[in-house]
Amino acid sequence: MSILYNITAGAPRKLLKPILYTTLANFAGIIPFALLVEAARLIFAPFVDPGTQLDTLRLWWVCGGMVASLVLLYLAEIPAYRSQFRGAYSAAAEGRARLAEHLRKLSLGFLNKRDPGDLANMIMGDFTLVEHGISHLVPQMIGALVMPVLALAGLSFLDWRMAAALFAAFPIAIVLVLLTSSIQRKLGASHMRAKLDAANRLQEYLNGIRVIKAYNLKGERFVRLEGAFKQLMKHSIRIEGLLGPIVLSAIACVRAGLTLMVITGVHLLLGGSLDLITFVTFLIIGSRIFDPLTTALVGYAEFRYHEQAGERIVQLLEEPVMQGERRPPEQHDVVWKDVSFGYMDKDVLKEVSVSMPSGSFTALVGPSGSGKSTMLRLIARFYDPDSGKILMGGQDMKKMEPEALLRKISMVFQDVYLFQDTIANNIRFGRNSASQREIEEAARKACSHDFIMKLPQGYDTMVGEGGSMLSGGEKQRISIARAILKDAPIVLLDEATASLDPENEKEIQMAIDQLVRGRTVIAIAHRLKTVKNADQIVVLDNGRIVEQGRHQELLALEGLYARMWKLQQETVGWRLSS
Ligand SMILES: Nc1ncnc2c1ncn2[C@@H]1O[C@H](COP(=O)(O)OP(=O)(O)OP(=O)(O)O)[C@@H](O)[C@H]1O
Repeated sequence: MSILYNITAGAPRKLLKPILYTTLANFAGIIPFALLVEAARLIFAPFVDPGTQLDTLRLWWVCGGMVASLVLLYLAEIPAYRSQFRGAYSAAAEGRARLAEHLRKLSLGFLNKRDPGDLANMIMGDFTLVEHGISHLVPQMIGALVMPVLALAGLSFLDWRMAAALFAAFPIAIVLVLLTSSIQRKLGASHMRAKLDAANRLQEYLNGIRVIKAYNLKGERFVRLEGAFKQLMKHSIRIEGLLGPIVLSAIACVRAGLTLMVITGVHLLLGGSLDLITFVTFLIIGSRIFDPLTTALVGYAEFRYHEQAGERIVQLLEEPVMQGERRPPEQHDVVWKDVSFGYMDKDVLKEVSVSMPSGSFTALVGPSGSGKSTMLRLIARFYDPDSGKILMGGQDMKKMEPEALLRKISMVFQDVYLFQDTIANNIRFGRNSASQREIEEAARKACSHDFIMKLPQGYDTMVGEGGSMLSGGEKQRISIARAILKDAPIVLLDEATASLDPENEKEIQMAIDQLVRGRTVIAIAHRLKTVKNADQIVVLDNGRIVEQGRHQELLALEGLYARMWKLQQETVGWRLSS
C-alpha cells in the first residue's frame, strides 16, 4: 500500500479508476484465451476418442465468440487506456502545483539548504516518473498478475500435478525479485543522487555560461560537469550490472517451470494418467503466462525505482510549512526585542532591539555583511528569529499568518527579478485585480511610463527571461511600480548599489519618494546621502546595532557612521572625476 502511496506522490486515489478499468480489461482479455483452449479441446476430441465427431457447429460458435471477444476487448481497453493517462497526467499536474505551492510556504531557511536544480528536477523529473508509474507500470503489473493468478487457480483445478510443475520454481523467482528490492533501494537512491548532481552541474554550467566565456574558464567547470556525467554513467551501469543477473535468474526460474511442466506432462501422458486434451490445455496456457510473468518480474525493479521518486516528493510535501494563523493588526510599527538570528550555525544578528514607528523612515546602514538584508528578511518572515521577538502593532510576527503578513509588505530589492511575461503583467504581480489604468498610473508614479511607451509593444512588450530586455535601472523602476500598485503599509527597500547614471538615479529616487510616502519604511542605504533625512538611522556592525539616531546626531558621535560618511564624501569626488 505504501508503494502505491509513494508511486502516486501521495495521491493513491488517482489509481482507483486505472486499476478498476485495467483489471476489467484484463478479465476481458481472458475470454479469447479461454475460447482458444476450447477450440483446441474441440479439435483434439476426435483424436482422443476416435468415436467422437468433430463438433463443427460449436467450433464456428467459438470462432464467432473470438471475433466478439476481440470487439469487447477493444471496448474495454479504451476506458482503461483513457483512465490510465488521465489519472497519470492529472496526478502529476495537481501534484506539481501542490508541491510548488508547498515550496512557497516553506521557510527560506529550508529552501536555502536545497539546491534549486534539485527542486526543479523534482517538480519536472520525479513527477514524470510518477506519470509513467501510473500510466504504464501499475497497469502493466496488474496485467502481468491477473492472467497468471487466474491460470494458477484454473489449472490447479484441472490437474494439480501439472500446475505444481508449471509453478514449481515460481517461489524461487519471487524470493530473487524481493532480493532485488533492497539492492534497488540502495542503488536506486545513489543513482537518483547522481542524476540530480548531473542535472545541477548542467544547470550551473548553463547559468554561468556568460562568466565561463568572459573568463575563459572552459576547463574547470566543464571538468565538473563531465565528472558528474561520468558518475551518472557509473551508477547506471552498476545498478543494471547488479540487478540484471538477479532478474535474469528469476526469469530463468519461470522458464524452467514451463520445461518442467512439459517433462511432467510427457511422463504422465505416457503413464496414462493424463489425457491429451489436458496436456494441450496446459501447453497453451503455460506458454501464454510466460510473457506476463516475465513482465511482472522485470517491472518490479522499475516499480521500486519509481516509488523512490514518489517518496522524495511525499517527504518534501510533509516538510512543515511556516506556522501562524493570526491576522496582522492594523497598526504598522515594527519593534525588535533582543532578536538574535543565524543561518544554520553562523550567528548573524545579535540581540537587536530597535523600534520602527508607524509611518517613519528607518535607514539601515553598515559595512557589507553586517546583517542589513537579514533584518529585512526577518521582517518579511522569510525566516523567524532564533530568539527574541519582532512585534508588529504590538503582536508577535511569528504568530501571524505568513501570507496575510506579506500582503502588508512591499519589497523592492536590488536583484529585481522580472518574470518572462509582459511589462503590464509584471507590474500586475503587485495586485492581480488591478486594471490597465491603475497599472499605468503606478508606472507613471514610478517614472516608468515614458520608457515603457517607447518600447515596441508598450505595456505588452515581453521583458525576456528575468527581465533581460531591460536595463538595471528600468527593471528597478518596474519593481517600484509593482510595489506602488500593491499599496502596502510597510515598505522594505534595498537601495541599488550599482552605480546608476545621474538621470536614472534621479528617476529612481523620484519613484521611491512616491512609494514611501506615508508608509512605514525600512530601507538599506548604501549611499548615505539618500538617508540624510531619515527619521532614524540604525548603524549595524557585525550583527549588532552600534549607533542609532538622525544624521546630524550620528555625525556628532564621530563613530562608524561618521567614518562611513567621510569615506563616501571622498569616494563620490573620486567617482565623479573618473
Ligand atoms: N542565505 C544565507 N545563508 C548563509 N549565510 C548567509 C545567507 N545570507 C547571508 N548570509 C551571511 O550573513 C551575513 C549577513 O548577510 P547580509 O546579507 O544580511 O549582510 P548585508 O549587511 O546586507 O550585506 P551587504 O551590504 O553586502 O548586502 C553575511 O556574513 C552573509 O555571508
